[in-house]
Amino acid sequence: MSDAYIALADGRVLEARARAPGRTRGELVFTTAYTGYEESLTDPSYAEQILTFSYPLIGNYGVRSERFESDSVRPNAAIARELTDDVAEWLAGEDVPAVDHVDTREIVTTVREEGAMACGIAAGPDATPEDAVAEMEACEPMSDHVDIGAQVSVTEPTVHEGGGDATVALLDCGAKGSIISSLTERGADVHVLPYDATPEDVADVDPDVLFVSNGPGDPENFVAAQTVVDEFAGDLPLAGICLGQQVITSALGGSTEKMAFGHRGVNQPVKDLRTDKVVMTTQNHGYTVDDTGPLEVTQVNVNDDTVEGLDSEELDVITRQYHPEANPGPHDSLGFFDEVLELARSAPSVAAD
Ligand SMILES: NC(=O)CC[C@H](N)C(=O)O
Repeated sequence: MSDAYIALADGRVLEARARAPGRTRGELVFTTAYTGYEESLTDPSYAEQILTFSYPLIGNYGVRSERFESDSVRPNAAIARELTDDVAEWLAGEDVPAVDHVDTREIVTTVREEGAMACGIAAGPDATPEDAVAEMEACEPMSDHVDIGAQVSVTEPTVHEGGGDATVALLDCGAKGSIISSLTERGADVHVLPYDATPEDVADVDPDVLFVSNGPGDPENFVAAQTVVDEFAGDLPLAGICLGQQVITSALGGSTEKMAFGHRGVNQPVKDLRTDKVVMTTQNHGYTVDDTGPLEVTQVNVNDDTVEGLDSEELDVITRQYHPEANPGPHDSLGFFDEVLELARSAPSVAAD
């Protein structure tokens, strides 16, 4: 007898083993990363999703809070072929349902063929298949989570000092901790502002660059962040990672669209169109830039040609769809933060202030 069930929107109900009990729902996605489960499970961009690990054994090097990207577990549930006791106890302690002993290859192939989909989980001694189906049926599309930023953002401005070489206003739409530390380690002071900060809040910081973070859900729902970008475009350098790239593009007149199943993993090849070099990157996104507006494409994904990097010399904009801060994943793109801070320190718009 199983004590956990996974209901998929295509009608299937999979049997599994409960590792952390509970009932929940979310958009079913998968990551192909083979390490970095602590970072992924604390990445705020996974809010309202159920994260399936395609790598079969998750938890084999323990759980250390030094590797967390935020202060709590962010996906609504986790699925793996085998979860160690360490991870199961961590997730149970955080009230995040987790299940294993399920054919994750079947889940990954289903999501690849049919796209990210609604999913319900029921795990624990009394769980029934009907419970999982009821959860799945109550699952809202990602774009209906219109205020998802409120789940993941700071509520008050906070400052991380890095030496004061540059001042960054970081719009926190669900920022990973290592984006902040990548900036402070390079000498910048980072003023983290709530996702719904106003242009006045940003002006109060008197920043050298406006940086829009990663974050969960549909970028078109981050209306306040788009307003702020629109207000400062041309006056202040703009930088963004992942959701940040999407928000900046939309605010400047471009657009985004939902992908079938997105990119989540640590070995996504990205080609820089100016140098012809390919680097391996960390990714976690389900939306992509469709129309780039006034921005120029500088980098593309080698697998599917989607936009990975944008810039505008005229507007002093530089963005990435992938995660240069890594955590988890390859460190090949950390130079992005040097480029951002160089732009912040040298932008004529700032020098003219
Ligand atoms: N990591 C992110 O910032 C993700 C951005 C956006 N929520 C997406 O899924 O595309």
